[in-house]
Amino acid sequence: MTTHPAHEPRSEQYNAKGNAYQVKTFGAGTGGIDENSEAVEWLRAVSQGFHGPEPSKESLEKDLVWLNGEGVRLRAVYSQDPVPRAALGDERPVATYCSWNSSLTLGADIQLPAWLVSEVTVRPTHARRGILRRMMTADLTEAHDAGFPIAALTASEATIYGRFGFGAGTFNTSVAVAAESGLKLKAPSVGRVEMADNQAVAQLAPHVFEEFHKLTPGSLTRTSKWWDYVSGQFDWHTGKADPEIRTAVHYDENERADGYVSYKFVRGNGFKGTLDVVDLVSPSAQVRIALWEYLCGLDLVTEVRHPNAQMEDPLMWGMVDMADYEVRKRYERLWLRILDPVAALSARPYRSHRKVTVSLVDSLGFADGLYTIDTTGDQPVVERVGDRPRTDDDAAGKSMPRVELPDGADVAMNIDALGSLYLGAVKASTLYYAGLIKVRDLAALDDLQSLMSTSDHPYCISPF
Ligand SMILES: CC(=O)SCCNC(=O)CCNC(=O)[C@H](O)C(C)(C)COP(=O)(O)OP(=O)(O)OC[C@H]1O[C@@H](n2cnc3c(N)ncnc32)[C@H](O)[C@@H]1OP(=O)(O)O
Repeated sequence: MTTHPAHEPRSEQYNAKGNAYQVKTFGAGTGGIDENSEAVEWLRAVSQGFHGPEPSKESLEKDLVWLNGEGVRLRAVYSQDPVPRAALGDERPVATYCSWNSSLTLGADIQLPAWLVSEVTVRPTHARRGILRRMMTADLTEAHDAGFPIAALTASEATIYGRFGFGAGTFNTSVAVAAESGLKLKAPSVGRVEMADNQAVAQLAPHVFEEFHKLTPGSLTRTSKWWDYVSGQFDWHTGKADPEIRTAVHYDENERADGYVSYKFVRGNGFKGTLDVVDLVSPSAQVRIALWEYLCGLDLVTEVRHPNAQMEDPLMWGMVDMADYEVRKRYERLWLRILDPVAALSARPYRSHRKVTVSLVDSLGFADGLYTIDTTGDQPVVERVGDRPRTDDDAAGKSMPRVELPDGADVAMNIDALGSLYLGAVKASTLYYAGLIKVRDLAALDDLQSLMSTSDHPYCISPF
């Protein structure tokens, strides 16, 4: 077995609330199941933590390939206390966590290195003993020390990650579009769509996605496991191929493939049913509309549902009857954690010329301090200009200390609020009205709002 060069296996012992634990950090090697027993037990624990099935052999083998390929850093916590008869053995971690390197798109052809966190589980019998806090603090410290300006995750519950400095940074919607009589559009659609061969789409999809990723603010890179999944070659939940998935490809006027969709038909009573979109990808909103037109035009389809649609969807505005576009749910897709405000804020595009001094409160310390963002010149200049005065909450070690506006600052906020403003998912005034931003006066709020506003809503289509 060859371990990924990104990993030096590490291990430490500690006690929490009278229980003995061992924390290990390691990677998946190039070998298969027999050579990767720790990673295999880690994968089993993850599936158990999210109430998934026992992973099949094939699923474990495939997971080991992507864990190794992406250089995923695995963390596992093991109980060191005696195991009672019939309980899970001590080789099965009681907690899991992992992270890997990606990039986040901030604007057309502007990418920022991003540290992705996933597969966080703590066995309920070991919960609320600070295991998550310990793993998260160690991992974010590693990310910060390695120079990553931002970390990101997709959360199971919106209440967990604010205390670690993550703010909801992009939103998606789950939508249903009536399809009984096709999709009537106000403007003619572009190009043409053909039903496709799933295996060919598995080859094509990474290239189409790459174009989407290059141009779309909020996009993160995808791991290699996506392409088998979206083309029906392998479903990680069932551990086998999914023959119900169908695919179609969009072509421009030069026969160049510039978009694809994969979908499943869900039969109702009789022959009719609904279509569920699995993946719908193109860098062009017009091509995405053309793919919707194809789906809604399929015979026997009463409704097309997409769980990963964009917040302000051009499709709805392009429809003759926008009431046929129903938003069933709106949810936070990406949670963003700024680790280095100077690097993160220097990299993003700005549309207005302002200068604002921001006080950032960060209980983990990475981003805490006073910063100036100055876009009045040719290039944005972001500098750390000083420390933030300590408060009683800081002294008490609160994970979400109260935000105060110190002398010399125009605005003040917790670091999670900056994560929400970063890609323009929310206006600064909305967070101010929610009591999450303190301002010197309304002119300072207006400056912050102009500074952070973006031309498009961010759109991430790659949950992880
Ligand atoms: C990125 C992802 O992978 S998202 C998936 C998260 N995982 C899951 O939802 C699986 C089921 N749940 C679990 O495995 C666990 O309950 C976890 C991971 C959510 C929490 O793990 P624990 O070890 O119990 O958390 P820990 O004891 O370290 O608590 C850390 C802090 O989070 C808080 N917290 C923990 N769980 C929750 C929760 N579900 N909702 C709100 N707050 C929570 C604690 O109160 C504590 O706050 P404090 O430090 O400010 O006092």
